[in-house]
Amino acid sequence: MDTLKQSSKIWVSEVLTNLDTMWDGIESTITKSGSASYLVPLQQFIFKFLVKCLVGADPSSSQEIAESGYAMLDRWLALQLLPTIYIGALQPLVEIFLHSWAYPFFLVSGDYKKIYEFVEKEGKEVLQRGETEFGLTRKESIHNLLFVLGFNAFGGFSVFLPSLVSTIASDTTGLQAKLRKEAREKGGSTLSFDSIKEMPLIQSVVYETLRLNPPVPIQYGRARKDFQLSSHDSVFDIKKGELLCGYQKLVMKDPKIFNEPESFKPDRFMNEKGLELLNYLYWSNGPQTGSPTVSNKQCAAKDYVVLTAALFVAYVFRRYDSITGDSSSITAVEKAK
Ligand code: HEM
Repeated sequence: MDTLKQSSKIWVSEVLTNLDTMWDGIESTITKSGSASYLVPLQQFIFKFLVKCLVGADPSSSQEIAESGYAMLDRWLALQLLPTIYIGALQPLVEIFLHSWAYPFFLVSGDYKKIYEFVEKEGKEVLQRGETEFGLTRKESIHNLLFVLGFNAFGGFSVFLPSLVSTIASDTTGLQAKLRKEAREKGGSTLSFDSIKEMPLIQSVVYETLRLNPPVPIQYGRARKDFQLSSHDSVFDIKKGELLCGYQKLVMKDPKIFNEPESFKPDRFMNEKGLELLNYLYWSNGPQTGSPTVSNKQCAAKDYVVLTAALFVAYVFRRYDSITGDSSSITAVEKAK
């Protein structure tokens, strides 16, 4: 939370500068090849702005990190996530051969070491804060920072932003015209976190995407004490030490709470009634109306994630009249007239 707070001064400008680079690249690829796969440019964008914000370092101070830092994190993430990722084919072989053990660290230790050394060399200020303000050793600071950077932040955005781009780029219902109108008429001439507060439809689209495609859908927790857990119509006795699992995809499609829960409704979270539904939006491992604290395990960046995604959408519709694409490519962009 301290690192996020420190980075708040540069967060928006880093997001916007790196969005310029990303969309310049996508445009020139479309001109050359007719379409552009956006997954790599998106990950490069995410990596660059996060390293600047969380580590306080410029990835381009190391050519190798600038070019391949994102791919190093991908490999490190894949190794940790493979045992948990749903693979729909070849059961029970997947359970026996892929999901039954943790994979050895040596497979990615070379990548991890390179990023570790980069943070050690370039992230002096944040590491110093870890030592003086929080009593961490230098090693502890680096490992913790790498986990937040690579797993929480880079991992989370790498899953979430493609689903947001895909939802918007493939829309054929006229949503883009409404987003464009809001992005241009509201929020002042320069985009900031405050601009987003004036863009309720863009915020609602971000919330609705998180509702239907929660990037981290499963949470586990062990009961710290005996308690009763209530649903709409039952009460369960939970004993201290029992392992509980929450599955967000089920929770956020509760038909008693959400009207037509399976449909994407861009304006679902607008106006008084819609904003009440934020009490039931759980993508961050807690309600959107709650706050992360040291005792509740809710995503520390709960508000940053929503604001950054909204900023992304507002940026796109200030730059373009429309974008066309699917879950991996942008096939056309129409520049703002
Ligand atoms: C789209 C992006 C993100 C998503 C979907 C996401 C989602 C989540 C979820 C579901 C949890 C709870 C995990 C669990 O306990 O099982 C969590 C925890 C956490 N997230 Fe995020 N997150 C995102 C971005 C970020 C960013 C940018 C940061 C920080 C820079 C961050 C920092 C954290 C931290 C530190 C925790 C652990 C909180 C604790 O255990 O007390 N997250 N996140």
